[in-house]
Amino acid sequence: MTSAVYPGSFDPPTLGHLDVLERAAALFDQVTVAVLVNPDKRGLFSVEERSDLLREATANWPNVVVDSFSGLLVDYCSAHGIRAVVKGLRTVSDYDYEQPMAHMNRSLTGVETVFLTARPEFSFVSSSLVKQVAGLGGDITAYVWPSVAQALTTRLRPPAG
Ligand SMILES: Cc1cn(CCC(=O)O)c2ccccc12
Repeated sequence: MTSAVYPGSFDPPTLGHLDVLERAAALFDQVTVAVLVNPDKRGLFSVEERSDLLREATANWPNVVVDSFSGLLVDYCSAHGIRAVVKGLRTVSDYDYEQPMAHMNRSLTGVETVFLTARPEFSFVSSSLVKQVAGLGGDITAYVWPSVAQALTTRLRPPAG
């Protein structure tokens, strides 16, 4: 069985992430979406909230599991028998950021990184931009699924009073 891990902050997850995940799930026997636990960076949503949002969106994909991890990604891979990391690429700058980590991971334990290019319609979508637009009342329903949009509205624009 060939397993892969799709790691990220997913704060929040977007339709761009989901597109990469769906395509990865068609390539591997199992894909684990691994939400990064970063104690140094408090996100808008907790790791549990991000994980729940991802679980809801992937409930009907039998070979996708959601987990969280902290520390070295290659250690998570070794502990779970995973030999491939999946990363989505939107732009050249994504590649510039991901390339050194891909080389380091292969150098450390032989884990390979598989890059999937984002669909053009998501090439400009980032979690931070989605949060920024949502916080200013913009319509982000083209970039996230409904429960993420609802969570953003509730968290960023609570009803007055
Ligand atoms: C939202 C988003 C972020 N990135 C970069 C890194 C990450 O996956 O968080 C993407 C790559 C492909 C498709 C969408 C995305």
